[in-house]
This record gives sequence, C-alpha cells and structure tokens, in this order.
Amino acid sequence: MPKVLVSDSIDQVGIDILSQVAQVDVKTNLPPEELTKIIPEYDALMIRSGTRVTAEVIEAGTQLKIIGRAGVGVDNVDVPAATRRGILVVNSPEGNTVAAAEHAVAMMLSLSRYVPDANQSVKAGKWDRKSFTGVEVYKKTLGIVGLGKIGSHVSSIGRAMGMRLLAFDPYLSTERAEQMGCQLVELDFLLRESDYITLHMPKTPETYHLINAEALDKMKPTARIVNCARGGIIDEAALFDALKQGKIAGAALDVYEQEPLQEDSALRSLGKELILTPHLGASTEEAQVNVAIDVAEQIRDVLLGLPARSAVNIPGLRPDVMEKLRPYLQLAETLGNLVSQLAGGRIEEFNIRLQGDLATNESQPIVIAALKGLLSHALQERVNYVNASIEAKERGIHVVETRDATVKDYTGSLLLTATGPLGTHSVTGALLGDNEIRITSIDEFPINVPPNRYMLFTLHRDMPGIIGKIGSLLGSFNVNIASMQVGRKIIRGDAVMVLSLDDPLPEGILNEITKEPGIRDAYTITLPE
Ligand SMILES: NC(=O)c1ccc[n+]([C@@H]2O[C@H](COP(=O)([O-])OP(=O)(O)OC[C@H]3O[C@@H](n4cnc5c(N)ncnc54)[C@H](O)[C@@H]3O)[C@@H](O)[C@H]2O)c1
Ligand SMILES: O=C(O)CC[C@@H](O)C(=O)O
Repeated sequence: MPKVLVSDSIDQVGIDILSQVAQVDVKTNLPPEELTKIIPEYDALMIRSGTRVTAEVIEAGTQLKIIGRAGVGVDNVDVPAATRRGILVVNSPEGNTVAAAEHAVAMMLSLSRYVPDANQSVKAGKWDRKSFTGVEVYKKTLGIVGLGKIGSHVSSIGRAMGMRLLAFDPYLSTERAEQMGCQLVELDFLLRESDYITLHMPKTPETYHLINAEALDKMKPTARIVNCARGGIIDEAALFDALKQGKIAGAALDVYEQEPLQEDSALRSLGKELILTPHLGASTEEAQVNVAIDVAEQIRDVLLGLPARSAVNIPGLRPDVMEKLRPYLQLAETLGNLVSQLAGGRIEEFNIRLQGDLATNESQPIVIAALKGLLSHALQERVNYVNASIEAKERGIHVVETRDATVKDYTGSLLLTATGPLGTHSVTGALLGDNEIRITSIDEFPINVPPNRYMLFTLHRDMPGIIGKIGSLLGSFNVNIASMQVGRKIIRGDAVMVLSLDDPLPEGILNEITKEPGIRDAYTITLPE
C-alpha cells in the first residue's frame, strides 16, 4: 500500500479520502531535519502553509510522486525542484476564495468599528463607548488591488455595502473590471482616492513591497489598508512608521513577511489602529473541507495512476504522451510568458500558431501550455493546465488557434502573437536536437537564442555604435551581459537586439536606454527560474 504523509493539520474528510488507497500518517509540526529524514518512506505529501518543502526535502523524497497543497499558494514548495524530479505539485485554486474574501471584509469592518479592541475592553470589565466611535463604509471608496477570484468576490460584497469601487490590476481589461462594477485605475490614483484599500494579488518580484513608505505617503490620513494576500506585499517597517505617525488611520494584516510573526515584532506594540490575525484567511470549516477534498482526491487519483485535475507544474497526461510532449510544453509556456511581457501584460488578443510537426490535433496540451505561460506572470501558481483556458476566457482574452503543417524551418515550431497595452508582439520558438529551447524570432526578426531568466530586447535602427552604447550603459549600472545577438531583415534597416543578463535590470535604466538615439523601443523580461 502506498504511504501518504500529512504534515499540516487538514480536515478529516481529506484523511478519509486518502485512507481509501493509502496508509496515512499525520505528523504535524515536524522540524525540517525530521521531515527530510522520514520523507524517503512516502509516496505522497499533503501540506498546508506550515510545511516548507525545500529542494533538500524533495531530493530526499526518492519515492515521492505528488505533493498536495491544501490551499492556493505553493510558495512554501520548491516547485522547480519538484518539476525537475517529475513530482506533481497540486493545489486547490478556488477552495478558499470565499473564506479569504470574507476575512478581508471582516478586517475592513473590524477596523472601521474597532471591534477587537472594544471586545477586549468590555471583557476587561470596562464600559467605554467614547474610545470606540467608528466610521461607516457606506458611500466610501474601496480600492481593490488585484481583481482576481478573491478581489472579485470582495468587490461584490463592497458593492452590496454601497461602496464606490476602484481597482488596480495590470493584467485585467477595463471591460472585465467594469463587469464587476469597478473602475480600473492606476495604482497612484487608487492610493490617493481610496478610503479602504484591500490587497488581493500574488507575491511576485513586482508586488514585493509594492506598499512601501512612498505608497503609504500617497494615502489619505483617514485611509485603512487590509492585507489578506501575502506577507511582503506591504513593507512592515514602513507600515509601522505610517501608523505610528498617523499618516494613515488603520491597517489589518493576516499575512506577514515572516510567519509566524516574530514575538518581538514592533507591530505587536501598536494600538487599535492595527488588527493582526494569524493567517486565518482560509480558516473556515467550509474552506478547509473544500481544499481537503480537492487535494486529497487528486493525491488518491495519482496514486491510482489517474491524472490530477489541478497540477501546478505538470499536466495530467498519460506518462507516454507526457514524455513526448514535455519539452514542447516547456517551450510553449516560456514563449507564452515572454510574449505576454512584451505586449504589456493586459492581453486582449492571443494567437497561437502550431507549425510543422506540431500542427496536429494531439498538440492541444501545447496550446494550453502557451495560455498557462501567457497568464502565469499575472496569476503565478493559480493558473494551471486545467483552468488556463477558463481563466483566459474570464479575462476577456480573445484566443485564436491556427495550425500550419507547411512551415518546415524546424521539425515543429510555435508562433505566438499577443496584443496588449504595448502593442502587438510575436515570438517564435522551436526545440533543437537535444530538446533545448530556442527563441527563433521576435516580432518577425530572425534570432536564435536560448531563453534566460533576465532578458532585454530592443527595437532599434541598425547603425554603427549602437550595440556598444547599450553595452556601456548596462555596464555603468553594473549589469553583466551573458550574451547578445542582433536580428535584422535588411542591413541598416530596423533590427532587434536580444541581451541575456546575469542580473535583473535596475529601475529607471529602461528609460535611459530608450533615450539613446536610434533606439525605438526596449523591453525587459523576467522568466521563471
Ligand atoms: N490569507 C489567506 O489565507 C489567503 C487565502 C487564499 C488566498 N490568499 C492569497 O490571496 C491572493 C489572491 O488570490 P486569488 O485566488 O484571488 O488569486 P487570482 O490569481 O485569482 O487573482 C490575483 C489577481 O492579481 C492580479 N495581479 C497580478 N499581479 C498584480 C500586480 N502587480 N498588481 C495588481 N494586481 C496584480 C492578477 O491579474 C489577478 O487578477 C494571493 O496572494 C493568494 O495567495 C490568501
Ligand atoms: O491556511 C492555509 O493553509 C493558507 C491559506 C492560503 O494562504 C492559501 O494560499 O491557500
């Protein structure tokens, strides 16, 4: 019988499902070295947010076939390490949406009426009504940052409470936001206008410390902010200062830069202007049943040799089909991610062209992988091989799929074209003999470069000296160039330059590059590791 380790507390309904096919051991609060020691015995691991599944744990898990996260975020799992070992990582992208949204609203109302402090005061034997005069949310402006599943649910509750709704989401169309009764605005406007701000986006390099001292300075002195998304999106030190100095009226946090929150965190010393909960967003009976069923069923199915329905890293395909398609799925995801960044993220139209040997009906998973790549910059681990098409549809992206078997440059190639705020951009890619990914054209300019974590693309006039200028400019910002290639159609016409960089591009440098004579446009790209 296979063995499953459950290392965080999950609802009994999940244990019952797993017990149908496996021996289930529940061992919570394991120190990391103990987990690494016992993991070789197990075929599956089921966790919540408490267990850190590091590359070391994955390396030690020689029998592991699947890691199930009873919840959405897989930021506590080293997913690339699992993928390298062929271990499925599954989650429950929607099981706790309502719970998290309701917790954010509860925080907003508690902040407005000082419910936690008033309760403590009465329990301490007092009858103090004066200290707890609150404010109403009716007719106030609610700024939602990240209008995905949870943000949308918060918007419908906000609307029902008579609030004016603003939203900032760089990956969502104005039409989709309007359908939810929200006015899509820039972040600056939202920060300045909102009485309440609630955060519902993933933690990414882009959103890390998005709410810093500068952002807090822009908020009204009467504004209140709620973070039930991920720790690190708000700079906690800056928030402490802003609350202490009365720059904003209040904040409520469910998530922290470090969890559990350090015992000596300065945040614990603040008064009724700050409400803290211990990552309770998903802690409802209903959500815990939903996520436990969602994930336990997937672990059970995989142990029975069936596909998983919500795999974050590998689609649920038959192993032989998967073996053949795996390099193409990687190609499609990488190109999808790249073209979405070139087009500016908020994609309106997406064209997927399967060429050469890929122009068959068996290539459908490649189309899905391209969509997953397209959305992954915005949605991170919440987009998977199952929901990618639905997510694209719900975001109003017009997807066109074509096949052309006559293109013979490579055995099979993929041409992706996306239209977004930065215009229409295209990228072609193929696999070399040893399944190495190559980007073979950008905006129809022929190139031949492997994808890299950090890349810079320029569209420029092909003229002497331009490459040297960009090289020196990057050097002056201490950015090391790993490789460089130019693609052009005619000599001294337009050209693209593709630079693979060892370091991310520092802020402001893109502006400097576009100011150089001859440079028409420049784009910076970050691909997953
Ligand atoms: N506190 C909890 O217990 C709890 C429970 C569930 C989810 N969460 C967290 O809540 C957050 C939202 O989850 P969801 O299920 O709604 O995700 P989702 O993927 O459905 O929505 C996320 C939204 O954020 C947007 N986004 C991406 N980058 C952005 C940026 N830079 N600025 C603004 N918006 C951006 C995306 O376009 C998307 O619309 C996640 O961080 C998730 O991990 C927390
Ligand atoms: O309670 C949990 O397991 C964390 C929930 C939440 O942060 C998630 O990512 O699903």
